[in-house]
Amino acid sequence: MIGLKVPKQNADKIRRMLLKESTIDLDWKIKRSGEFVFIPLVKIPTEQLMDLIGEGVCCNLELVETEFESQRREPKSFTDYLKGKIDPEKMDEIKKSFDIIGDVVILEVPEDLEDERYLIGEAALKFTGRKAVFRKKSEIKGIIRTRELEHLAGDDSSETVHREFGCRFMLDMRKVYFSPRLATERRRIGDQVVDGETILDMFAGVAPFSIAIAKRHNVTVYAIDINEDAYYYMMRNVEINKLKGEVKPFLGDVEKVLSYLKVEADRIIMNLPGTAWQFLPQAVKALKPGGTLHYYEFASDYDTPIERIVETAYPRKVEILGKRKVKSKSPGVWHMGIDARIF
Ligand SMILES: C[S@@+](CC[C@H](N)C(=O)[O-])C[C@H]1O[C@@H](n2cnc3c(N)ncnc32)[C@H](O)[C@@H]1O
Repeated sequence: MIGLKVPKQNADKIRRMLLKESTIDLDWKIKRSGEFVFIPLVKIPTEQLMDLIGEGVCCNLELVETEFESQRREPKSFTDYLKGKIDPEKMDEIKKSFDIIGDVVILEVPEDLEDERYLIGEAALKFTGRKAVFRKKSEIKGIIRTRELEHLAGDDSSETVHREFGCRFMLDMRKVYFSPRLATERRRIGDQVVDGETILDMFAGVAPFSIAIAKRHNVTVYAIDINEDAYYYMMRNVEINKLKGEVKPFLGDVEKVLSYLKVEADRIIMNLPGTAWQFLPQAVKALKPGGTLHYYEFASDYDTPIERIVETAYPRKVEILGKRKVKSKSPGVWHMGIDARIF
């Protein structure tokens, strides 16, 4: 590349003059060799500039073709990729947290950055090195708990394989519910399981709880979901994971499936936090005496979900084994998790 060869003693002064005229290529390092310094250039200095340097500093200048060492700085953060492309005042509004599900990135774009959404998508694609970037276009809604996604960058495919603690979950984020933020919760439930249990995963989705448990324990899990796509991926996930136990997928409304399945479970998982309470009578019925219920509800306190369990189980006795805020839903409202033993 083109550089300016200048005597060592004048190099600093010349560098400053070139810098002022935006003539130095800052991606490359200035190099020294003997009595000379070589300055990398983005363009040939104008005759006026050369004259100015020649008259004011020194006339011993030479344009040369030479190699320089790169000093290109890789962007360190997501917003670094957007510097110079987005109004600096808006930079703070960009949400820097996003979900990565396998090869798919899902992020939020604030309303007043609407016009910059594709730039943000491209930046997220480069920053994460994933294959596709989507933006949340709606809340999670409906019976099957999915959200609308808008494609921003990379491949327009939302099917992927997500890896979590040695498990692989194949899924399509447009067609099924899945949250990588529940990984710790799945681990926590798995820690409580012992070999030989019969488990009912009432709202199984693509079966991440079921698979995570059967991967580690010799158990039988009945996994039910009403969403046909979730059922399809549930079956694929049973195929692609090497399991110690067995996961049996069922398609349909949990109440209907349980009416013919007649499970007697040691443990039941109810991860449908908006409406799981409606299915508590079926869960209590299917749970063996002394069995454990993992119940989830959107709530702002622990009392509401605990009271529901106690009232539904009555006259059976309930022991609360654990309660926790699994993740935030909205200000003051949490995706609560309650572990209850029902005698
Ligand atoms: C919040 S998602 C949880 C999925 C999965 N357990 C997970 O953690 O990824 C709730 C799931 O319940 C399913 N669902 C909703 N109503 C149902 C019903 N009446 N019977 C069976 N499944 C149902 C939805 O299709 C959805 O996949």
